[in-house]
Amino acid sequence: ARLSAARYGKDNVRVYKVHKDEKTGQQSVTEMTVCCLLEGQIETSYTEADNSVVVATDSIKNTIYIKAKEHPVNPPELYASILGQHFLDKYAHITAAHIDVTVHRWTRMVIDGQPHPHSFLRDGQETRNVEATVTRDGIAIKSGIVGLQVLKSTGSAFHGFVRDEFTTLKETWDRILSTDVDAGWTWKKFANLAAVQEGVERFDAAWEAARNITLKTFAEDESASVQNTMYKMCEQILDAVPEADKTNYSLPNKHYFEVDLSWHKGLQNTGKDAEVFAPQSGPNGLIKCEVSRS
Ligand SMILES: O=c1[nH]c(=O)c2nn[nH]c2[nH]1
Repeated sequence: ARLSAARYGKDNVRVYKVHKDEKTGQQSVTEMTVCCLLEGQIETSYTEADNSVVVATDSIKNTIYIKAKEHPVNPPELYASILGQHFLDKYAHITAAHIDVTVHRWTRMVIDGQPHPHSFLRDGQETRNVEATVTRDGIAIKSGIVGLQVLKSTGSAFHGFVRDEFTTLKETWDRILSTDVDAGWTWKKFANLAAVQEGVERFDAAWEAARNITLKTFAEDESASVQNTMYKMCEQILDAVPEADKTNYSLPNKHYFEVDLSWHKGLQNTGKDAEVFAPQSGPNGLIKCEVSRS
């Protein structure tokens, strides 16, 4: 037997950082969960119980907090790159750092029409995600949005699909569409940390654009299918983010089934009379795509 792949580190490292603006008294907060896994000449720790090559996962966890203190945690793409680069700079035998950052929402409260200086709310389980792979050959970054739960009560159709001896699904020109958005965009590889820092405002702008494109297209598209609607989102994101090589979506189709109540005093609740539905926990459709520049 031989070790064909190995990486190790600390997962589920929860980090909170507050920024206090002395002038305005306004405070801002960031909360994220970090996973940091290292690759390199670490085989002997697996094959020969040689711990001399192991940067302890506890030390990795400590480093996550230290770098969050010493450096900005926003945008997460920058923090992930700084954190990953540290391990290559510090440990010659480490050849790659895989950093995943999941940023949770703390949206500033608006109280009596005024943004509150230090109070926030968790308006959804949606997260902003970053996957960075830092090597001596450059920094590969994929950004994303995960868990953005959306629903439209009409404006979605699905018909014209294969009908054969396996088909029971009725065609529809008016259905509920609900999904949990998992969207990603992959940046052209950055040569080094300086290249990430140069034009760093691109990352927030891309996240903003991707989120707005997703919501607007979801809302306004007379959807012929999940497939076609998500493709329209991808095209627009590539147009809006010139430094992105490709974009990808993974959308569950979370079904809401009609409930036939006609057995009860002839109550009409199907087709155009459908108002009460049974939301389904599963099974769900799952539609994926990756769209690249032509
Ligand atoms: O949008 C949809 N795409 C599909 O592929 C599918 N299959 N069943 N319902 C569906 N809805």
